[in-house]
Amino acid sequence: MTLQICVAQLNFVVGDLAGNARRIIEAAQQALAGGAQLLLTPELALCGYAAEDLFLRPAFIDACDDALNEIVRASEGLAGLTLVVGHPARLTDGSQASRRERSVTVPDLFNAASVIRDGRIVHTYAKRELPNYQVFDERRYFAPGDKPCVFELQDAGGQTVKVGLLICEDAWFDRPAREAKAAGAQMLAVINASPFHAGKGQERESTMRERAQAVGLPLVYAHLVGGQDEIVFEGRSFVLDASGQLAGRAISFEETLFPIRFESRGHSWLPVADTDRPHSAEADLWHALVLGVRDYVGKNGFPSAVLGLSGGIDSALVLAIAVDALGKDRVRAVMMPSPYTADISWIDARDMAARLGVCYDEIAIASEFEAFKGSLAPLFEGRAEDTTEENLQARIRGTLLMALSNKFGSIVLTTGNKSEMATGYCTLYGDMAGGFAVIKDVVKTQVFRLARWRNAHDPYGTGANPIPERIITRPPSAELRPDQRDQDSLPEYDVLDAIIERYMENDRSPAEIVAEGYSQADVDKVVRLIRLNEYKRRQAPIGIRVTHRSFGKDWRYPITSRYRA
Ligand SMILES: Nc1ncnc2c1ncn2[C@@H]1O[C@H](COP(=O)(O)OP(=O)(O)OC[C@H]2O[C@@H]([n+]3cccc(C(=O)O)c3)[C@H](O)[C@@H]2O)[C@@H](O)[C@H]1O
Ligand SMILES: Nc1ncnc2c1ncn2[C@@H]1O[C@H](COP(=O)(O)OP(=O)(O)OP(=O)(O)O)[C@@H](O)[C@H]1O
Ligand SMILES: NC(=O)CC[C@H](N)C(=O)O
Repeated sequence: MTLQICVAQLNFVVGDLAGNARRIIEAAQQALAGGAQLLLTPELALCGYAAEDLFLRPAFIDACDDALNEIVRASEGLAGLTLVVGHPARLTDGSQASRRERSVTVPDLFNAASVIRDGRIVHTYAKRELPNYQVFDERRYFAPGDKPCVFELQDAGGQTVKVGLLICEDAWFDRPAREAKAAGAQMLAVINASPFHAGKGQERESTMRERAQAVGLPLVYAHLVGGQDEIVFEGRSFVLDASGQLAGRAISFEETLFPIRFESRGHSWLPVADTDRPHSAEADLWHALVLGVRDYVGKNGFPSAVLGLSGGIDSALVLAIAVDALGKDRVRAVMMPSPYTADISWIDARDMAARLGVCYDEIAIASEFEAFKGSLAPLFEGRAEDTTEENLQARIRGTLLMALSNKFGSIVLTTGNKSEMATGYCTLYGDMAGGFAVIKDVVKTQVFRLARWRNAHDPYGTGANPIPERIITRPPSAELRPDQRDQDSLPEYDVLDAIIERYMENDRSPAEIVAEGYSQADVDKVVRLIRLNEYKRRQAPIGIRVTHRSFGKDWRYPITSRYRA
């Protein structure tokens, strides 16, 4: 006896209710044609994850209900197939009073999944464990469910199978799986929206292994793929057998309908599926950045992207990511030399643009720089040049890039890395001006590693070795004054990044970091810069989260604060 399950590892779009419903119906038709008895869609597939405060709008929930009804109607023509669809569901206790009359902080929704077949909803399960840490805010919108959900299916030979349904965070806790087993489940189906960060894939698989082992049941992990604002979902759905061993894994960072066959062994079920090998850490990171750019640009309707190409490593890396994400014909690079731009910066910028075949322009900014200084000269009389003039150059470039954005509809990709975002080594309304900050969660030492990795690999066939070697080997400089080096004002990048990782990502205290061997002076300087530059980060564009703590939704510090440690 065999049971066939199909995981719809698809890239849903937040708020595209009709489009998402259509994709679920198409996936169901394909799954049925392929012999499946069960189609699993990811968490909140119908409305997309994360719909955030759209969940507070009654009309949005009405529209979700309408889209769900479309799927229910379509299931009449899908005899033999059961669908599990993630969607928001209103509480059924009649407490649908207007939010204006009640406190808006009382959630009146469930994060739910409905089991649908033959034109009706057979069960609706409400997620029991609601994550409220890192990027998650589920308790703002949802009330927790309190019951397990076990539904029955017939396999190809008519044998009954009992499936315990869980939603993402449920499976990171013990109780929901145990109660599903106690209610008769013979396997667990977990539908998910679990954002990518470095190392998350392994963490997820090992947590699910513990879960499967704890209850002695096979577990299907059905996952989302795609970028949504700052978050990327990596796909990589999988299935474990009852001993927690991996029995199959879907491709990462791509859509797929992932088929899993379960063979009956008495009362238990043995999963069989193809297994895709996981990528290296650098490859994962690269794919996450590419998907993040592709989906942000694509889902927000930009025809193309533009960026300032300086001959330095950050803009070089962003250009390579953008070309992998969008193709060379949708990316434009602009070199904007100032009086401090070294010859090698021009040469390397031209070289890189030619290697990738992107549209490349040069706009000298010396005359604008002189004009600004001339206008300010009477007011600045008697004052020495300082960062004011450095920032003017960055702001002229920002203005030119935004003009190109306005004229051609291209989004400006900013190029600041996490080390710069941490320390404020960037200019407001200058190099921070733009729509999407591609590498804002990638520290500088990782920028170098990624550049080397990309030169050695060509994952999207856009050309090997796109970054001229000298861009990687020359000392980083903002080129905003003569002979400037980043290390004139910042500690060496390996020290800087280590302190950022400890203080910002892992909440270590300055004393603990010093105890690990970092100098008091370096730690004090970096911590002070991180604290002082909160105001800049609040004005920065969003960018792709690739660590377990980025300067985004999972970093909410006060700007006005007297706390110093
Ligand atoms: N708490 C607060 N709340 C709101 N606004 C606050 C503020 N504190 C200062 N400000 C404002 O911010 C201004 C200072 O910020 P901003 O104008 O950006 O300038 P600032 O941070 O003073 O200078 C930019 C620094 O970034 C370096 N840089 C620039 C460009 C590129 C790169 C690179 O290598 O990538 C490096 C540059 O060498 C310089 O050290 C102040 O004049 C004030 O108006
Ligand atoms: N000459 C230039 N032409 C075009 N864009 C520039 C130029 N100089 C700076 N920029 C833009 O401003 C960003 C900030 O770069 P800056 O040179 O100040 O230091 P950086 O952070 O080391 O970046 P990079 O490594 O790309 O040079 C660059 O990444 C680039 O997008
Ligand atoms: N959507 C969720 O419930 C996700 C929570 C979970 N721990 C994860 O990131 O995998």
